[in-house]
Amino acid sequence: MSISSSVSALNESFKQNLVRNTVNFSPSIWGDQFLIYNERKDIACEEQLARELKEKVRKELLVEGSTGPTQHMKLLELIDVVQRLGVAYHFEDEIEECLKHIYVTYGAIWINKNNLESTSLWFRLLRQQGFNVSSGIFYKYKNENGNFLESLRDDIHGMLSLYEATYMRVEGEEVLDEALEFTKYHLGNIIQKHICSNGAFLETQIYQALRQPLRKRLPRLEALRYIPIYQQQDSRNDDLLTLAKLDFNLLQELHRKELSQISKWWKNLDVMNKVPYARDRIVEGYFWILAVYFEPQHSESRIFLMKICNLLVILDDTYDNYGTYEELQIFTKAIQKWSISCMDMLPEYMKLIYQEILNVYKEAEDLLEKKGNTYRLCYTKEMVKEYTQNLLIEAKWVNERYIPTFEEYMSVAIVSVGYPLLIMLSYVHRDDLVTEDTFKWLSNYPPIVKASSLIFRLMDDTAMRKDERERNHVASSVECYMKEHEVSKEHTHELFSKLIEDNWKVINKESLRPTHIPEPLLMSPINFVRVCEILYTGGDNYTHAGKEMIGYIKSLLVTPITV
Ligand SMILES: CC(C)=CCC/C(C)=C/COP(=O)(O)OP(=O)(O)O
Repeated sequence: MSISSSVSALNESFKQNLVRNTVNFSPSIWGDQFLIYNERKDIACEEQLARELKEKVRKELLVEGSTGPTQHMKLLELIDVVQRLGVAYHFEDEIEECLKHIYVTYGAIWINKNNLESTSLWFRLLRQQGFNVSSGIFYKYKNENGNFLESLRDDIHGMLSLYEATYMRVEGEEVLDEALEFTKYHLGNIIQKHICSNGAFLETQIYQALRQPLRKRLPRLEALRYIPIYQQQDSRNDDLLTLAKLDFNLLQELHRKELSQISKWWKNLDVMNKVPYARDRIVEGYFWILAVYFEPQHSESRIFLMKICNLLVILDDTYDNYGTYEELQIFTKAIQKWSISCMDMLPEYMKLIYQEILNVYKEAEDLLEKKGNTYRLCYTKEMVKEYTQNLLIEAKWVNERYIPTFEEYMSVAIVSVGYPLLIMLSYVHRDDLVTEDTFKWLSNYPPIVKASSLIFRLMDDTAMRKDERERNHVASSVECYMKEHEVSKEHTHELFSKLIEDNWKVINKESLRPTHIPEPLLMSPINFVRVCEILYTGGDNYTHAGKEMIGYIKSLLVTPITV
């Protein structure tokens, strides 16, 4: 049958209301509250004060004049606080200078190695920055039998600092694997038995760290968590604290403005009337993108990414849910051709999606043309093509009721999960450090991209939604693994948790210098993984935001911090 005759047959069956695999997603819980943004009038004074405070803090982060281990230790502590308070992005050059200086001065061995807290902090901060300091230093804390010293149990701050440091480990660093087990066990004991001399305050810190280590936390949420903690510390730097609060509120204003812009675009598309089967999750989606980068200079990138990602969600719901296999074949073909002339091939309801993908790309092309960067769109178009081809393979499996092996499923599912594409899209409008090599590198699915995608896929599948279980959905990684190996769900979940940790080790290794692309660019895949911890722990918080997720969104986008 020719394409045009198959299309008219499809349109006919569409009119006759063909029986489809449809799920009615609940409407957005946010209504229209982010549609209108009213700019605050008093913002200029706050911006001015923030600028002044920034300069004061900058002076404290200068490495010149800071000689000797004591002062270097103070610098490390300050960097830690600046990062936790969410303002490190203002001082990237100073932080790089300080850490490079400390790395060069002490090489692989930290001078203050008798102090577990400071050694662990040194290790974590340098590794985070990509400096490959050796974990061998931690053998010092073991006895002749190879066990961690019992005396460490009394050093709660040291154990907490070591616990956080272990999450920077790479494959083969057994001393850190063991240190993680040791600290997890003893810190867990401390909160269970309430044996903490500093009482509830430190217990809360331990509890939060055990729930989620710093390496996996989102910088914005960490700032929210840490600002009130820092406020209670006698040794706090008030300039830094005020800067953190002002900066948080100023960013919140910018983010609200962007969300309003995006909400208007979404409303104008009239998606909910034209493709009512799709999820209306603009606010949750914006939270997702904000996790990738929140800084003001990435505003254009956020808007572009938001538009594309929401179209990808419609695609996901079309391939996973609403579209018939025949319609999906036609749509996939149209995407491979990437031309407005394909509109006639498509069933009516798919036209909006196709047209808007072309529109968003055209809009991006106009912006990139001025900078000579349109090559970036060629790479991402190829990725969109691969993405839809892989979605189609899954649709075929559903159609044929085929359950692949775990390996076969994963080879398709780490593409269909969308992260290789989303990660690449996150660089399209960046002006800093991105070159054509970045795109060439990304198009080969490098290990850090594969690891991020695999973690997302496993977490997403483990949190499989009720609607996905009930309808005819592609077998998930959990189901494929259970069937192939004849094992229980619990066993599979346990194995996946280990696989997720192993892939974090890959991410850590790929972040050590020398890196394939400039080190700061790697924050994009890292943050894409971090946000999965929020979105896919204890359910699918993107589709059905739970209480905690709603709280995060309100704190980031609705309620300012009291300065
Ligand atoms: C920033 C945004 C909005 C990204 C959206 C990414 C995406 C396509 C998610 C689909 O989730 P899913 O859990 O339905 O995926 P799948 O159907 O593959 O399991």
